[in-house]
Amino acid sequence: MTEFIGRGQDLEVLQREFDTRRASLVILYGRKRIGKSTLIQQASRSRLAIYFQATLIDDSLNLAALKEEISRVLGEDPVLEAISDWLGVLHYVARRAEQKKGLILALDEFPYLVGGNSALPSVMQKFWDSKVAEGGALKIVLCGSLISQMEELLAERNPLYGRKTLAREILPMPLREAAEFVPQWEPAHQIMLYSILGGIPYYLSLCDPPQSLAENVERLFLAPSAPLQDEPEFLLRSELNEPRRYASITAAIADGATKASEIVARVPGLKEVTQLSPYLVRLQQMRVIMRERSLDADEHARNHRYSLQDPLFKFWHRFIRPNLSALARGFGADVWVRNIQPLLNDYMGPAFETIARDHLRDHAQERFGVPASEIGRIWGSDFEIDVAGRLLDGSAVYGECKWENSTVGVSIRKHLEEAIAKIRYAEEARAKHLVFFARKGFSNELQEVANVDRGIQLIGLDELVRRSHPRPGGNSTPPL
Ligand SMILES: Nc1ncnc2c1ncn2[C@@H]1O[C@H](COP(=O)(O)OP(=O)(O)OP(=O)(O)O)[C@@H](O)[C@H]1O
Repeated sequence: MTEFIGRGQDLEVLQREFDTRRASLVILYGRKRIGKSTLIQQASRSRLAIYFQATLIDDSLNLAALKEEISRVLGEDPVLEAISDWLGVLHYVARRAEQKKGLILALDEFPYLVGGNSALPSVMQKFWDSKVAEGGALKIVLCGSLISQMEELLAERNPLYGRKTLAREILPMPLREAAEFVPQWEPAHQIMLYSILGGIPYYLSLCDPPQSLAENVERLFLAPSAPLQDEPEFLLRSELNEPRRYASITAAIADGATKASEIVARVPGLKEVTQLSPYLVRLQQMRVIMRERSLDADEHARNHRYSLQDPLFKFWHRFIRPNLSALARGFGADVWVRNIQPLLNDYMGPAFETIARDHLRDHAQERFGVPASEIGRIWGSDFEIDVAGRLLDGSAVYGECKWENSTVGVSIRKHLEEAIAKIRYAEEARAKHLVFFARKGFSNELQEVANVDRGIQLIGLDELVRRSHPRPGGNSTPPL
């Protein structure tokens, strides 16, 4: 098993909750493979914990399996064996938690349990309101990947509304944590891997660091029966009721439809934008797609555009979907050489911009001494600013990113200043920071300019993936 990586903040929040003296009802959710179970297990290490993973079987079978797990952790007990309902089991666990002076009960895939027994949220409410757990020894964690159903649990109409003591969505890992799955790789390859798999720990854990990026891509996507060859379709099928409709919508967006009207025109069976809206909302909830507005535009302007957000979906639609027939016939190696490798730098351009924006969102404090209030981009009819935003002190940030094979010179600054002159955004800002991101670093001339001008920051790849401890074995990335 891979060693546990990252998740510092999530762990801290959970452990703080487990340390409180009151009873806890934690709702933890996040898309499939995001690492919820691993996180709960890590957070409850060195504590007494019952971790139960529900499945799609009948309610009575899930309850029986939970009782078995309780017996395994707490020891066999005829009292437990005689209990045949959820409320009884919850009361039993609460009593044992008091005796043991602390116990975590984690019910993973809670929506499966509710699917088999729709009364379960009311049972939990009844249990909670009976104040049996008030002593604070019992910590209940309800966990699930069906995000819509977990959010439903928190909704006002649901019996559990207002009872939770903590609700937390588990998000994809940031680049710096993801890079730790392939610690000996050079930063460019770590960033490329992140732009292909995203921050989903399960996908990252499938990587074999001694192998090259190409070998990993071939094994994960291109070989016959490769584990991620159908992953986006699998995800849609496992989370949603109309996977075909969702798949058509993501395909339309991947193929360049950015406005709702353009998407409707490409998806069979849809006629009106209003019909499309619920699907778009759900896909945004799952962070498969995102809706963006140029920061310069009026908030109510109708110039939003949709794009794929999830890196795996982006990579799959760009390189796997068009080649599925060749892959099925065993031509994975040829697909890599002819159809993927020559286009990877082109793919990385926008992916690198996303990484730059994420970096400023997460690390503005460390760079500028003040957090960011908004980071996005600005576009007009004849220009685009890759990175733009404001910091909490009212200053403005603008940036440009270059995933090119050569160092970046002073002309990049002129180019960015020309674009800034065309916009109205943050005209009143007191200060302006310019930030440049480059794969191959910066010319001496630009470095000298940045040494003198404190309003300019140059960021190389090493800084983006910088980790707290050095890479074991130094730079020993296998060739691409
Ligand atoms: N923090 C982590 N560090 C290292 N590996 C991790 C981490 N989190 C998850 N993984 C890897 O990802 C795999 C999937 O994680 P996990 O089963 O926890 O996800 P999940 O969100 O519960 O998934 P699902 O909803 O599909 O059941 C784990 O088996 C583990 O290999």
